[in-house]
Amino acid sequence: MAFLVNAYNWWQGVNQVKAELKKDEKTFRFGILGAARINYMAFIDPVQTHPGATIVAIAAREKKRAQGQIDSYSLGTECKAYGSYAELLANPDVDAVYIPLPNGLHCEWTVKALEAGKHVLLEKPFTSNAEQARQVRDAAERTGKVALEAYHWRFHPATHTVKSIIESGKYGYPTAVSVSMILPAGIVGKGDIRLKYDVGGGSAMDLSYQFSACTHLGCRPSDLPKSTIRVLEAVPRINAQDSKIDEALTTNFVIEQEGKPAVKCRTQGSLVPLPFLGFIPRFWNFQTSVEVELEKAKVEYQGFVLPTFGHKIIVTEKESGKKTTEKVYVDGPVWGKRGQPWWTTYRYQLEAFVEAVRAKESGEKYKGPWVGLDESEKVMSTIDLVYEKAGLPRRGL
Ligand SMILES: NC(=O)C1=CN([C@@H]2O[C@H](COP(=O)(O)OP(=O)(O)OC[C@H]3O[C@@H](n4cnc5c(N)ncnc54)[C@H](OP(=O)(O)O)[C@@H]3O)[C@@H](O)[C@H]2O)C=CC1
Ligand SMILES: O=C1OC[C@@H](O)[C@H](O)[C@H]1O
Repeated sequence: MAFLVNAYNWWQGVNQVKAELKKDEKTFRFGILGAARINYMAFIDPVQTHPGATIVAIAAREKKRAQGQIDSYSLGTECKAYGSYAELLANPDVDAVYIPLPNGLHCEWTVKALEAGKHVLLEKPFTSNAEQARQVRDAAERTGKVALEAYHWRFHPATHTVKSIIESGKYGYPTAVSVSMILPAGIVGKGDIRLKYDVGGGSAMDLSYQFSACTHLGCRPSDLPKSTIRVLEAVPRINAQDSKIDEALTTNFVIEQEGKPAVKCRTQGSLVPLPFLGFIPRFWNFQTSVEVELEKAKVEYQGFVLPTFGHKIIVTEKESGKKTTEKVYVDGPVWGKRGQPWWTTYRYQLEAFVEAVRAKESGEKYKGPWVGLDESEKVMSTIDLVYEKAGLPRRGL
């Protein structure tokens, strides 16, 4: 029910703002590489309510697919369709690109885009493996352009609230993080990029939020690069069509940091649920939740991937048993005063990206929410270790 109310509010909010919005005189001009399914929700919709951003081009391997999205989403004649990603990158009127390509192509096209002088908002997971993540980080440093992994959950005020409860020190250090991300039946069908090794598929890859949640909530950003990840167990459920694909995976690993307790992490992810009673598809089964165990309290963050559509932050103090529940849709400890209750994680993410690019171009320091390149690299190296433990090949080989 909460989901339906929140979805209705989002739809209403977007349509009202779209009707009244006057774009800035000079906007950031974005191109999109790939006519991907996620484009509307993760990028086109947020741009429609952002005064400082416009979409000026979409490229697909076939021009008609790019034109199809331009028409379906009424992006207008000023938005150009291209039949190759390289042609779009050669357009000097494009300032930045959003890359929603299959994971196996993230590194190649991000490096090309950065070298063509574009800032990049890159879909998750960052790359196929940690070595590629380092290549992207080096390219961003070399070109002086912004590259950001689109971990949209990290830009929502509810996530900032959870992180600040953990980092307040009030409840001691985190000692364990347990994450669950289960997709319902019907989301990932046969032929989906998520079930193909050659383009960087797999449950650990697609549901990489799980590893992002463990590293982000279990470790301070300044401690993360020096921390050590030790994977104790990684148990895949192998896909029947591709023996290198984990269609579901559970892991058990430890984050070790100097001078702090080790953080025991458990993840449970599934792209394709097993049918109920062996034959009833589990259409109802959608779960994204994190539980952080601190020395003196337990913090649960239910609905952490898409908090706009319903979430709960529950803190239970261990000694007294006192329980508090909170929901945070706007503002929060990182943004200060910002947002609307219907802003999606993607809208908050775009807000941050445009602000960071503006700061970079004017030589100022950006102070808002961010996912650093070192962190993206750490998550990819965790995924590499998980695949090694599971007896599966690293992606991108
Ligand atoms: N942030 C979020 O909430 C979400 C993020 N994602 C991420 O976005 C990315 C895209 O996912 P999704 O939209 O579901 O994927 P789609 O399969 O819908 O889109 C992938 C795009 O890549 C292009 N492409 C280029 N080469 C290939 C190839 N060899 N095989 C298949 N496609 C190819 C496709 O063609 P063309 O150029 O012809 O258009 C297509 O537009 C992934 O990295 C995924 O992890 C996905 C869903 C949600
Ligand atoms: O948010 C998400 O949920 C479903 C996944 O398949 C998708 O890739 C992911 O980003």
